[in-house]
Amino acid sequence: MDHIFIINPSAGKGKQAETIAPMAQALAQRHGLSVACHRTTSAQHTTELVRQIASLGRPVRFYACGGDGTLHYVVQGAVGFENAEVTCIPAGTGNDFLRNFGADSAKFADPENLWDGDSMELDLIECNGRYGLSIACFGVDARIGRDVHQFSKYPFMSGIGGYVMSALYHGVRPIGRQWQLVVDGVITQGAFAVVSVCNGRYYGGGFNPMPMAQLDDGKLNAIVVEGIGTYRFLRLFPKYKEGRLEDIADYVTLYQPRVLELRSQQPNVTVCLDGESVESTMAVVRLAKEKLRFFAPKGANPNATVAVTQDAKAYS
Ligand SMILES: Nc1ncnc2c1ncn2[C@@H]1O[C@H](COP(=O)(O)OP(=O)(O)OP(=O)(O)O)[C@@H](O)[C@H]1O
Repeated sequence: MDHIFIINPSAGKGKQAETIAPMAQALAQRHGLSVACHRTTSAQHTTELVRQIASLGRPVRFYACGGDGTLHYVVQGAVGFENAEVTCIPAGTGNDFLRNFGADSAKFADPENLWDGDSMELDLIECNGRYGLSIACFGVDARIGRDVHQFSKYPFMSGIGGYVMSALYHGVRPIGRQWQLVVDGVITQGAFAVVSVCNGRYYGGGFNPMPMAQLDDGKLNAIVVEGIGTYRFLRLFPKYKEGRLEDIADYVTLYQPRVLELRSQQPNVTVCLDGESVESTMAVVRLAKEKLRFFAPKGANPNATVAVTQDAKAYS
């Protein structure tokens, strides 16, 4: 088994990434493992390198060292290779994906807990030809996520501060967008504030809008918030963040879609997958046929924080 550490030197503020290579070398010496570290230069480089190594066919464990974006690009390269497994060592700003593991998320920081950890198969979102592990979102939340780095790049600004500034910036602008929403063939035309499709439960620095979403149940959970004004948005925002769906029921519709599509006349759909954004006129989201082979500290559960707050009647 090869152990390949993919290090994104630009994740977080770059400081944690510096500690990865010494940890990996120590791991190799302690256990006599085949270990290599690669500092990648771009997202594309990350995906291509992972794909190249996986295609050698040797059993390999990839350690995505960075934030959710780094994990996202490692996943793009590893999906489809039976010999490849993926994990994440947190060195990013939010590292929302690891929150799914609850208290065990802290164990991911030390590769000593990972190299012989448990394997598991996780569901994946497929969206416009990309794979997502956690959440695909398209509304004001996507625009907030897209612009976080504009605010958090300043040395005096924390990662969370960047999210708050971006939320305030977008909260005072028109929130609803005119789209056509198609859920399993049923068309709705209107203004939408948020359309989020969840496989996992966390994004945006701790937002947990669908606390019942499970990473390995073969289902996607979607939440659609109608176009609302600034005042209502600011009032609902904390409830949406905490997944208090009963408190925002008048403004949201829940689905468990096989296929969800958004269409627009203009390129005003921000397609944000695991925090990585592109602008488009449309989005097509479904559960991917492929699964992700993930590995985690022994005993860690990707559904550790699932809360069953809704019954099936909540879904359209
Ligand atoms: N070598 C690289 N590998 C992967 N991504 C890279 C690389 N270099 C630059 N990037 C870009 O770096 C950005 C930030 O990376 P990442 O998302 O991992 O860290 P973060 O934003 O600090 O953490 P989080 O997303 O968990 O808040 C990504 O959006 C990605 O496009």
